[in-house]
Amino acid sequence: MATDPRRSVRNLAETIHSLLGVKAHVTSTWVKSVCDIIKNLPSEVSSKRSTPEDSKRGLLYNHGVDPDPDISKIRDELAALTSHINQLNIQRRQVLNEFLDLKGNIRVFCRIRPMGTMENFEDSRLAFASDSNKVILKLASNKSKSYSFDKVFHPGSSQDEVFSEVEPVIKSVLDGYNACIFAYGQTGTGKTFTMEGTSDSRGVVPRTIKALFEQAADSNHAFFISFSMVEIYLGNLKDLLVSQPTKPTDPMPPCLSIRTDPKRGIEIDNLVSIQVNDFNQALRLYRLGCRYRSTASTYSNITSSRSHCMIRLSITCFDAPERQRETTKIWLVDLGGSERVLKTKASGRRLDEGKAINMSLSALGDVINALQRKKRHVPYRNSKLTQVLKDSLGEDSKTLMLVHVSPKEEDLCETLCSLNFATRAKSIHLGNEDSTEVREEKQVAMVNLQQRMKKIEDERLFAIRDITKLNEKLENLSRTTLSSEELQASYLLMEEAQLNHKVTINNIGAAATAPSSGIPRFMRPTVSSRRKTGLDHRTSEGRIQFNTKRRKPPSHHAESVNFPVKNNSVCNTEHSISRNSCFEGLNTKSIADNETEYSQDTSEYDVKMGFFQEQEKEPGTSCQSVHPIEFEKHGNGNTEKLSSIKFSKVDTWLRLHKNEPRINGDTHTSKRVLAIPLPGNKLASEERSKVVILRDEKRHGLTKQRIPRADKSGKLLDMRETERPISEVVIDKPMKMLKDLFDEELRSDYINLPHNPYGQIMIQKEDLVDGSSMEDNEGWTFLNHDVCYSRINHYNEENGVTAMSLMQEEKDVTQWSGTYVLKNTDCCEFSLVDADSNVTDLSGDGELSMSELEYCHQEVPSELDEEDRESKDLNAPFPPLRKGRLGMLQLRSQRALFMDSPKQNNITMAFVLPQGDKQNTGRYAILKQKFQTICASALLGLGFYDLGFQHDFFDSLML
Ligand SMILES: Nc1ncnc2c1ncn2[C@@H]1O[C@H](COP(=O)(O)OP(=O)(O)OP(=O)(O)O)[C@@H](O)[C@H]1O
Repeated sequence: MATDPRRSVRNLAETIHSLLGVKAHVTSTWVKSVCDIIKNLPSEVSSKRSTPEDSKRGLLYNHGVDPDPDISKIRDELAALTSHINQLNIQRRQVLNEFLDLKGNIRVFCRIRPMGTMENFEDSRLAFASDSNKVILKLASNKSKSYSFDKVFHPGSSQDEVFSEVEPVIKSVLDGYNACIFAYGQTGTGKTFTMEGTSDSRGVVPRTIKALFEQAADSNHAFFISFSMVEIYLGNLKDLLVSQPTKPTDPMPPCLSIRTDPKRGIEIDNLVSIQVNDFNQALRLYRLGCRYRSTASTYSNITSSRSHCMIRLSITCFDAPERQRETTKIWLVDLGGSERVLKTKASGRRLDEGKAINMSLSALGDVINALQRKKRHVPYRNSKLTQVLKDSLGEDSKTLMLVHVSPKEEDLCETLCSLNFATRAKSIHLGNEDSTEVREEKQVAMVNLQQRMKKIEDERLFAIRDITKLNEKLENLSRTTLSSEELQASYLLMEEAQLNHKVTINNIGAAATAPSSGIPRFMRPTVSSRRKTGLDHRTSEGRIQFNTKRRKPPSHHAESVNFPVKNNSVCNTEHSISRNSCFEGLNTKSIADNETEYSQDTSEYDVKMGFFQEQEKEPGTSCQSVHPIEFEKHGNGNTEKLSSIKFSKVDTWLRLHKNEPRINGDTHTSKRVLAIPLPGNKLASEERSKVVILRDEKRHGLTKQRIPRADKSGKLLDMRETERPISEVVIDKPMKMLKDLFDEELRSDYINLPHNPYGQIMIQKEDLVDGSSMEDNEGWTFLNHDVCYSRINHYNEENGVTAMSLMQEEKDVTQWSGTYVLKNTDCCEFSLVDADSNVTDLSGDGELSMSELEYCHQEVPSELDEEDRESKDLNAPFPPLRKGRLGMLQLRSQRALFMDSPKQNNITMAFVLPQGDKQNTGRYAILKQKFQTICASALLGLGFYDLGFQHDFFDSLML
């Protein structure tokens, strides 16, 4: 702060202006700086005022007393006007809410779809809008039915017109009400068009987000907006901001469950909710979510939504005690289209989807019906849709239903159903049970409220005009009487008067009692900033005291949950549906009808990283400069920077997936295919033969870990004490593992270096016979990852070590077997036991140090990449292997073989151990396809079919 009083005052306006510019980022600093300025101001001014020059000019300033009575009077008037405007703002809000309440908690609009270019216009005589409130439905040549709604949009209505009706609800959300806007109607009638729109004409969702930001910016409160997107597909909640599995190895996203939070109302556990600082950020998330929506081509619509898509915007404001709630939300819902199965000719999955949509729409109808009849029990719990919308459909919220109808005659039945449904919903607020008198009274009351609103608006305009005039007057007076420094001070007062015209009466009251009430209103710290800076721990009436520790800076606030699952009670029938049950239905379906577009082939990692990078790259899109998107968990309110959260959350995510029930999916490029639930312990009783013992060694920590060893008969020889639990290692480098997992499909068979083993499966095999192995020219042996095993015995050790024995039949009916213990480790050591030998430790004592691994790495010929291998003559004999050296290979198809392992993600590596020249004459002689055929046959022979694998699993192996 300036120490020289003259300079301080001279620069005051400039300083404050610049401070205002950065207010959003450095609120506490801003408050402190402004307080300092103000603290110094009176003494500076008074010291200046007491100068002899001032006395000569007759300017007798005595602690805030204006030298000119006119100026003093004007200032008083300005203060009174400012206060008046604040009161008018409050009144306007109250009247608007009363009006909306009278209009109804649910307002219903009807939109008639225009005829498509390919459609026969002869059919378009069915529904038409007679005026802005009525739809006439032609039932027969001389019979018609009329329905009235709050507004009817004819086929030529623009997206602008539709949105103009939606906009008032946004104001209510900022005022502290929950809201829900949903598009309802028959399939193919334009719900998605209305909600999503096109690039040329944006729909309700992008417009609402934009308006929300604009109105929040106009307000003098700080709002924090977070974005979430879910869909209800086949009765299950899916987070659309989390990618869906596209590979068998991808972790399945958890089923989301719904709970009731006493403070926040209905909450979805573990829903990704991302704070957005501007419209562009939210739009990018919205687009991302749209990519993951379940859509499919149907008889009625080539891009039919097969789910209910729900966007949630949560708005939090800490410094507006007059708001009903600290956090409000608005749901924007594109409901799945109601459809008649006979007409849509749906079968298979399409049929299931249609049924699920119809069922939840029916549940929605029941809820609306119960609300209409004011029943004591409203059956919210009958569907996920109504559970989620529970606190946005009731009395204390604003709901808009946009019912969509087709203009076609052939859709008469569906149109009638839709219009009847909408009329039923509309009657909640119009109150069919009300007598005509009551309705008339309501109409009168609404007209009165509209008049009052107009009056308030007029008064506000007058007051603002008066303030402008007074300011001009003050300016003129000041010019004649005040020095330039004083002029600046008076300008500031004017600004204050203008700025304050939106301040609420509650704030005024609070400010009057505040210690800094002598300072201009806009310079005072907000409730939120006081809390953050620890200046204020008081609570407003009836409000919960804020814990400054719990609070994070406003610009970093996000109100919801990050993606990891807190508890895995996915089988809770009341609140959630288990993953098994989620996909049970799917598993029984033929793959032929599996055409639903679930997601693009983008991993969660890719999506999140891509998005954040995009965020960082894009300049100037955020009104609050660069704010990394952050996540917060509900409840504890912990806020962490994205950089740290991102990793820790993915860590948790992986860990949780390891613990979840095993569901595996198969993938066909961009389409998700059937998920295959696997029985848990079916393989656990498999015969244990020889065991390769793995040792775990943390890559960086180099903590040596003792591992179990086994004898020939497969009995564990040694269960030496481990230095740390094996499970610790499993999650040691999750991000890397995840990344490699996603990258895995992109890579094919190449040597993986020991220092980079995450997410790769490497197997040590004792005997590699022709056709099942390949060697590099350094004598390393690599197992072709797509090689097939005629038999796999797979079982798990209690301590998390996964053991597996592999057997393969060859041309000469030679059978070999080897047993491996696979462990989820960053870096493994192992020894091998085979049928004919004792335990063979790689480094003599069964342990392998990191240095050895590094050494091995150096020995691995780097030029042996995929291309090299492809260019090799596959039939050429490989040079002999060097004994005792390590090689690695990456498994891809084999991963599928381990799908029944509860630690399938744990199977990360093993090493290929060359076993002498005799056995090291292997070559890559058998074609891939042959191996795959053998593999599939072998699996069939093993009875994997009985374990829950279906045809599609085997089909995928054959691909
Ligand atoms: N008002 C409109 N103006 C122009 N085209 C429209 C309009 N309404 C719908 N359409 C077009 O009609 C087709 C079907 O619309 P849309 O996919 O939005 O239907 P829907 O009700 O969402 O269907 P579903 O329930 O099957 O998802 C789209 O091609 C869309 O562009």
